[in-house]
Amino acid sequence: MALAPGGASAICRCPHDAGRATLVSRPRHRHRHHRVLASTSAPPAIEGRGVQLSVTTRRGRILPVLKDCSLSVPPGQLWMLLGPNGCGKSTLLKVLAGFLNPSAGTVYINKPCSYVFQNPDHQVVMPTVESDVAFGLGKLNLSLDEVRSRVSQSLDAVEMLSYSQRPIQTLSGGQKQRVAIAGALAEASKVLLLDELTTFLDEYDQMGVIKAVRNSVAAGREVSALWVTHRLEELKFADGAIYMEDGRTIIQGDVSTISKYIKKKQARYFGHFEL
Ligand SMILES: Nc1ncnc2c1ncn2[C@@H]1O[C@H](COP(=O)(O)OP(=O)(O)OP(=O)(O)O)[C@@H](O)[C@H]1O
Repeated sequence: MALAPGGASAICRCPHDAGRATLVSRPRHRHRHHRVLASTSAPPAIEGRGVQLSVTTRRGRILPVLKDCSLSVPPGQLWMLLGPNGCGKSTLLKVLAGFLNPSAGTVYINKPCSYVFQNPDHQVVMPTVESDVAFGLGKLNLSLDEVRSRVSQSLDAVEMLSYSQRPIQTLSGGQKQRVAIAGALAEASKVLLLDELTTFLDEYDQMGVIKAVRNSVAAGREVSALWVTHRLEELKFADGAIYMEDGRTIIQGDVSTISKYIKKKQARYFGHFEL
């Protein structure tokens, strides 16, 4: 097979230093309505405490985007991050990835960590499936056998092994997302930060990507994932969830608790429109 590992990753590697703890600044007090329901004895794979972030608009106004965000994702689990449009989900994911510096709060994340973008065309760079997955391995100084083994195991995990020789441009959006996830797995990523992966996908591709992420987080792989989504129906595939509103994490916990919480809110909201 023609594998050509390159010098950089096709998916985006989080820029934090290696190691699991990155102290950004002192934690601030928690929002009084925030409830952390998850409990586990293992140290979290992803953790944020009192995270705040403001941006300066083009008119020079300081706009608080993240006002108080705290979350904790246990290792080896898939968690979802939900909330209304513009509440700050993608911004929080970028802070966790280290792409944006918070103005206050602490962020901890297991390394290596990879960020997979919403648009599948923004993250596949090589001409064939297998060369794309191998691309990020160039910097790791691996033997060709090791590269082959990592590429085939990662493609197998996302059920794309039979597509190894396929030209990238012949893949669907969901298949490209799965190739990007395989790239992250090949690099032995411990954390996947996934930004609205299924927004542009039909139901068939959506299920393929969900399955690929679930397989990636399967027992023994030691991979954790945080997935930003709008789709409430995806919640049932998660191990836990976090709900945000207006720059704040409001509640986090098991899927049924969060699902009930969101549905209750929706019922109250739509109740206002009943004639
Ligand atoms: N650099 C910036 N300048 C001005 N406003 C910003 C900037 N970055 C984020 N915002 C604003 O902050 C808010 C949160 O944005 P973000 O994209 O994180 O929300 P989101 O919950 O992911 O939204 P969506 O669900 O629509 O994708 C939005 O109102 C957005 O317009």
